[in-house]
Amino acid sequence: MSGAPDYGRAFGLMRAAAGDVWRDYTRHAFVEGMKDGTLPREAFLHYLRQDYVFLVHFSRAWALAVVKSETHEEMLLASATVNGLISEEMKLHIGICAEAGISQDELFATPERPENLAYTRFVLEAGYSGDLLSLLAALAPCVMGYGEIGVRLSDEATSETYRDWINTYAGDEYQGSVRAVGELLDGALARRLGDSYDQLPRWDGLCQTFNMATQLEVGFWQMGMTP
Ligand SMILES: Cc1ncc(C[n+]2csc(CCO)c2C)c(N)n1
Repeated sequence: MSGAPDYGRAFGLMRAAAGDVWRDYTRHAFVEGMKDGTLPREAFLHYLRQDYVFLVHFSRAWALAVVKSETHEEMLLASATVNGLISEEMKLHIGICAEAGISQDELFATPERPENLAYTRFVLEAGYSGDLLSLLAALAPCVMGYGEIGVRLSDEATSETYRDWINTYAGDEYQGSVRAVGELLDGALARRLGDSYDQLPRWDGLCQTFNMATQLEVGFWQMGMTP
C-alpha cells in the first residue's frame, strides 16, 4: 500500500501474504475511533488496562527472544526491546490510567480477557516450541502494525482526544525501534535460511504464524470495543 512506512523486506512479504487480514487489523473500527475521537473513553481505558496485562506477557516473549538469539547483535536488540517495553511503554499505560483515576493496584489486578490470553500465549508458544524465526513471525504484527497505525493516524487524525497514544507510536523513538525489529527479522532469516528464504517450505509456516498473530490483533481490538 502506498504511503506505508518501510520496515524491511521480510515484513513486506509477510504483510502482503496476510492480505485482507492486515487491513482488518490496521483499519479496525477501534483505530478509526481513535482517529476521529469517537471511540468512547470507557472503551479506551478498558483497552489500556487489558493492554497493560498484554505487555507483561509480551515482555516475557521478548525475553524469550534473548534466549533464542544466536548472535550478540540479536541478543542486544531483543534485550533492548525488553527494556523499552518495561521501562517506557508500560509507563505510558500506568500514566494514562493514573490520570483517569485508575490506581496501579487496580491496574495490576485487571482480570485477563480470553482474547488477550489467546494472543500472548500463542506468541509465547511459538517461541517455546520454535526458533527465533517462529517467535519473530508471531511478534512482528504487533510491532510493525502499531508502527503503521501510529504514522497514519498522526497524518489523518481529526481529533486531539487520543493524541498522546498516537504520538507515542508515531514518534521517532518508536519508529526507530520498529525499523530495528525489521532489520532483526531480515538478518535472522538470512542467517538461518539464506537470502532466498521465501522460496523454502519453511516460509509458508512463518507466514501462517504472522497471519494468526494478525488475526489475534483484530480480536484484541474487538475485545477493546466491548468493555
Ligand atoms: C495488543 C497490542 N498490540 C501491539 C502493541 C504494541 N506493542 C506491544 S509490545 C511492542 C514491542 C515493543 O516495542 C509493541 C510495539 C500493544 N501495545 N498492544
